[in-house]
This record gives sequence, C-alpha cells and structure tokens, in this order.
Amino acid sequence: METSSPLLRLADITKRFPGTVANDGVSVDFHAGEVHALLGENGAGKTTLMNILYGVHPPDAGQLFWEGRPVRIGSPAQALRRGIALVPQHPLLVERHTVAENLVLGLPGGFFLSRRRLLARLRERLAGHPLQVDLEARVDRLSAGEKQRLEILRALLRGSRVLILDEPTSVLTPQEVAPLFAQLAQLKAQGLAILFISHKLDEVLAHADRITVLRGGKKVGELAAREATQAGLVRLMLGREVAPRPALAPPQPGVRLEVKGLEVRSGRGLPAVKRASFHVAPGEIVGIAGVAGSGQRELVEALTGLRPFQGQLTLNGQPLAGLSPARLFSLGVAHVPEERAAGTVPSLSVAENLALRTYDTALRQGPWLVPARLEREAVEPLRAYQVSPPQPRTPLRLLSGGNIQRVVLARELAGSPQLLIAVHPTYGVDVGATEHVHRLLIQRAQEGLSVVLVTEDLDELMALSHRVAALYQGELRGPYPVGEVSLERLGRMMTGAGEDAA
Ligand SMILES: Nc1ncnc2c1ncn2[C@@H]1O[C@H](COP(=O)(O)OP(=O)(O)OP(=O)(O)O)[C@@H](O)[C@H]1O
Repeated sequence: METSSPLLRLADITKRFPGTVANDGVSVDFHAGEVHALLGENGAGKTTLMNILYGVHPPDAGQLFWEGRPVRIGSPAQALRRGIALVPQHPLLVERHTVAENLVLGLPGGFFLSRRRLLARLRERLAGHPLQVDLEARVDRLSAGEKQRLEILRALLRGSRVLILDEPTSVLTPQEVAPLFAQLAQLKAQGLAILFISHKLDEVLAHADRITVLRGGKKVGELAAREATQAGLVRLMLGREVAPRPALAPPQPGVRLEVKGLEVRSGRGLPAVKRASFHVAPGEIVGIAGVAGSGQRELVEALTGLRPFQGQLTLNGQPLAGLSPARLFSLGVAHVPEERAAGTVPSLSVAENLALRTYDTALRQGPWLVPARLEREAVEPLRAYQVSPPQPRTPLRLLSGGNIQRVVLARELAGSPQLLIAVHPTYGVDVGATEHVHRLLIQRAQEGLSVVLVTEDLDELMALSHRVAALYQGELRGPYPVGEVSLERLGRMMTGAGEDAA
C-alpha cells in the first residue's frame, strides 16, 4: 500500500495569523494509494493545513514537495494543475444546469462541444468508473451525496491525483456514508492519495490507513489506523480523557410545548408536515430523526416562527401562531439552526454575534455604551464555552467552524430559554466540545429546559432523548420512550418500512 516516497510532502509548515499560530512546524507525507485522515479539536489547524496544500494560503515557513521535488503552490488553480483537488463541504456547482454541464467545467475544450457530443464523450470517459452519476439530471434536484459525487468526479476528470475532502460525511444522510467510503476505497486502489478531515472517530478508524492528529497547531501524533484506538485518539486530540456523559433526569410533570394537528407547507407549497401532534414536558428532550427532506426543516421553521402553519402550537398554553422569531425568543424559544451561517453575521465581531438576539434591548439602554459593554459581556460566555480565540473583538468569520457553533450555542442558551429547538447541535464540533454540548443539554434539561433535538446522528439522538420520533415524508411516527425503540426500529420509522409499533 505505502510506496517508498510520498507523492506529496509537507515539511515543517508554519502558518501564523494575528494572535494565532495555526500550523506550527507540521510535517506530513501523503502517499499514492493511501487514505490519510486529519484529526484535531476545533481550531487545531486542520483547515489551514488543507488550505496550504490547496494554495489558498502561502505558508510562512516550510516547504512542499511533489514527488520529491520542492514546489510552490500559489493558488487553487495551480494546485489543480498540479493534480491536487479539494472537495468542499458545500460544493460550488451551477445548480440550474445538468450534471454533464457542470462536469464540462472540468474538461479542457469542453465548452465548445455540442450537447450530444458532450454527453457521448462523458459517457465514454465514465464507462466502468467507480463513481456513477445521472449525466442528464439537473443539479438542483440532486441530494447532498450526489452533489458530492459530482464534485469528486469533476476533480478526477481534471486528472487529480490528490483528493482532499473537508468533513465529507457531515452533509450526508446515514445511508449515503457507506457508499462514499466504498467509492473512495476504489479510487485509492487506482492510486489516488486521499486526505480527509473528520470529527467522527469511528469513520476514521474504519476507513483511513493513516491518521495525523493536530493539537493547537502542532502535530501531536501520526499512526497507522490499524494501531489506533478511539480512546487513544481522543487522548491525543484533547490531551485528556473525555468524561462519561451524565445520566438524563426524568422530565417534570406538565406540558411546555404542545403541537396539535400541525400542517406545514414547503417553499413549493407542497405538504411538508402532515397533521403532526406531540408535546414536550418541562425538562424533557424529544429527539426527531429523519432523512433530509422528510419535513424536519419545515417543522423547525414552524416551531421557530420562520414559516406559517396550520394547527395548534402552544408554549405553556400560549398560542404561538403568527409570532415572529424575535417575539418567540423573548417568550423563551431559542434556536440553534441547521446552517450556522443562518444564525450569524460573519463580518461582525464575536461579541456582536453573541448579542444579536438582544441587540435592540442593548441599544435602548444607551447606544454609546454598546461596543464596550458587549465586549465586556462576551468575556464570560467565551470562557464558559471555551471559544478559541477567546477575544470578543475578533470578526466571527476568522473563527474555525466548530468555534462558530460554540458561539451560537452560547448565545441561544444565554438567559433562561424555556424551549430549545436544536438542529444538529454538534455538527462540525470536535469530540471534546461534543461532550461539552451533551453535558450542557442534559444539565439544562435537569433545570427544566425543554428541548426538541433534530439530528441525523442517531447515536446522539438515542443518548440524549427521553422520547424519540421520526419524520417520514412529512408524517410523524412517535414520539416513543427511548427504551422502547431500538436503532433498527428507528431506522424503520425513518424509512417508512413496515410497522413501527413496539
Ligand atoms: N484567515 C484567518 N485569519 C485569522 N485567524 C485564522 C484564519 N483562519 C484560521 N484562523 C485561526 O487559526 C486557527 C486554526 O483554524 P482552522 O480553521 O485551521 O482550525 P480547524 O482545525 O479546521 O477547526 P474546525 O474543526 O473547527 O474546523 C484558529 O484559531 C482560527 O481562528
């Protein structure tokens, strides 16, 4: 598997940003025919290292070698010409065009072919290829997994020999994960060097050949996956053990959120949630599973004032119909959205983002005091949520993905919300921070917070919920007490297969 000399070598790479050494003397070899995983806490420097390989940032010190020869990769275009491609979490595709048209963007001279000749040429090149896509499908009709496959294919058609994937499974449904790794294994067998970033240790252990661990910008370990263990990797990543999760306390009596005969329509006017009824007690966590597009998004939007609905929705008996998100927040409904970008303003500072929900109140108390006060008030949440860097003035866009998620959580859980609608709350968050988020939700529930938890991470759903439900084509099944639902039954509930009764 491992060839004698690496295809690509990073030697002693250092990259500094103001106030941070994002990569500190990091050396890694990437071999053809090998899957290499990059692990590390939020802010450890993984994305920066990847961006150096892809020519986004020049390193401040150190050298890259391609097949043993020193090279400079000054831009993504140069990286692509060299044979290095990056598959982003959210592929940049022309949504209204077909798969074939998007693939053309990667083919020299492709622009000048007629539609028929283009299809014929692509079919010829892709015959027997491990990755298959419907060339005539329109991109906006594809699932996240299909778009990712298209982006990988585009890289391969350009002749890429190194494929970098940034958290490739974070946008996939559980069913799409196994096929992705099967395809990557086939590409590896064809001699590609594959590098992926992940926070999911089980997938790293199952699918990587080598694992490099970064902590605080430094490389703290490199090992063969067959010699690694989950506990050992956590210790390397965090420099400590992860404490076991506390047990869930029983919910309190009463009803906090009541949902009766809820009907929500999608953006296209189609029924997305069909007569859903459930309640959440004070201190209760109700988990909702479902593959993407089953109505979770519309359910969450109705619960948070972002989408009109029919039926009844009450919080402590008070009807919520027609209330704006801001009004709902003031009544105690907090929301950690699916897309963290939707809940933040990247160009504003961390302190301003922490105050987004209460900005109006702050302004009423005296505008001239606002910046200094917001910065003062940000110090404690930044410490409590271990946001790195902990500087209130830093523009949010300079934080790593996982640290932005911590800022959103800190903001939404500030004050004393009564109901939290949390969508994928640990998305892109490292093991240490996931533990922190889980502990926090369990503690807050113990203090009386009600939670609707929407996540595709079924282990998380089962571990944190008192009761679980699934949405399948807009129909809610459950919630059932978690003790009565096996993972297998939950899978059946999510896919509409067979009887979901206990
Ligand atoms: N353009 C930039 N300007 C200033 N600081 C930056 C910039 N890009 C990254 N950083 C900082 O460099 C450090 C490493 O960030 P990086 O995004 O590489 O981490 P990561 O390991 O990918 O984290 P995550 O798992 O959260 O995505 C962080 O402290 C981050 O705030």
